[in-house]
Amino acid sequence: MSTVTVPAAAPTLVVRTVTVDTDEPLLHLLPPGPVEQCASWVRQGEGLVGWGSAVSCETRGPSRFEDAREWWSAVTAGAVVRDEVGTSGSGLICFGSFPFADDSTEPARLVVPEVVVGRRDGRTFVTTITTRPELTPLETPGAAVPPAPPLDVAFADGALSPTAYAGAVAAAVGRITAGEVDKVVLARDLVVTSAEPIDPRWLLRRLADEYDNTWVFAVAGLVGATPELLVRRDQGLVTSRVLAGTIRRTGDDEKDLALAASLARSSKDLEEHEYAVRSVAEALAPHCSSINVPESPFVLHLPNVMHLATDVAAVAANGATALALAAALHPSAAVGGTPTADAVRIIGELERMDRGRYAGPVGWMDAAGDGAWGIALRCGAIDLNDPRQIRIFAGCGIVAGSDPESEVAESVAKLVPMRDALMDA
Ligand SMILES: C=C(O[C@@H]1C=C(C(=O)O)C=C[C@H]1O)C(=O)O
Repeated sequence: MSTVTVPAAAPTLVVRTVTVDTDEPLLHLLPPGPVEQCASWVRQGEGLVGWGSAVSCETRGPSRFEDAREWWSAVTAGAVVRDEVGTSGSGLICFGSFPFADDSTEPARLVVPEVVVGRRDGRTFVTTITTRPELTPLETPGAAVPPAPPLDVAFADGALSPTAYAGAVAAAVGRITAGEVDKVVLARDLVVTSAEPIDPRWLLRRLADEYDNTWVFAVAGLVGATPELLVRRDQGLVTSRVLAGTIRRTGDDEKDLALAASLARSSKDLEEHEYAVRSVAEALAPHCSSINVPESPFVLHLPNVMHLATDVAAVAANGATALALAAALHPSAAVGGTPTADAVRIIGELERMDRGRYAGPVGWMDAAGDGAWGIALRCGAIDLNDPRQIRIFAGCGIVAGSDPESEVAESVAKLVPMRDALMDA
């Protein structure tokens, strides 16, 4: 069953975007405030941050993407927008984050902030969104009070201990060998507690400092730095960055280069990667023209791991919006498996947890159908009822040749960004 929580009569939004003159890093503009009202989609200093909540929506179940579309089209239809900037991310936008599974107990959360600050090609703009009929005076946002680090941080196993996770990987390999599926992505979680409420702004700054090759995101308490772009639509142009196939970094540059070369030749990783790329190309095909899939992947270097990566490009057809494309692509083989439905069923049996919004689409969209949706990886979900707690996640693609111990080590490496971000600098 699906439930949509929208104000009975959605108020008319009055939206204004103007250029502003500030060099302050976007993430430094975010003021302190409720966890659920801190929003970010930032990469290499550009992107969008937002705070406050002009309107929001929660929806559950298999129809969550369709519900979100309906809600967004009602919100945008009734808005009065004066956009003096006219670039990607200016005007009326909303941030959003969707649970991985149809049967998750967690809702998808969409929020239109009261203030959005964006930066594109070095140009900064601010959008104010109000439900009041008169325009409020604009102030250039200034550097906010800096966040404090989490205090007395303690880590505990979530649903599966490392040993139990290794057992789940072995069980998955068994089911692959038995011919049930080709690939299944298995994840595990850690429950982290702090003595004080966790400030998402602390995590965002730490992640952005360390992982500039990623999209640093926050939506309603889900905070992380994902290297994987499910789909971006920019004036109808579609791109997707597909990752699958991973190797841990050693910290020794020379060794890492040799490892990168071996990753690009590893048949296990190339096979795993191929499943993921194919699932993306096939899901885009009905909604796009001129799909371009490079013949072989490149190696994406991150501070903790390296991935095989492929950037798929296409042109949106039939007015397919970024949200519609994300809905069509989710769950890709990078976070589900192959074939999708069987892999998702096995995930439900072996992981013993609700992924919540981990591995679901996270990002933003505008009124014209453009937007960017990443896959929520290398992230954690701050408990909105008790913000002293955060669940952090990592998963690994399992294929016939996977070794349980190596997958445990890979999951540990994938937890590093959030683990480090939770510690004092
Ligand atoms: C599932 C995760 O990562 C995914 C799995 C990968 C793999 O198994 O090689 C690589 C990148 C992501 O597509 C995660 O980080 O939690």
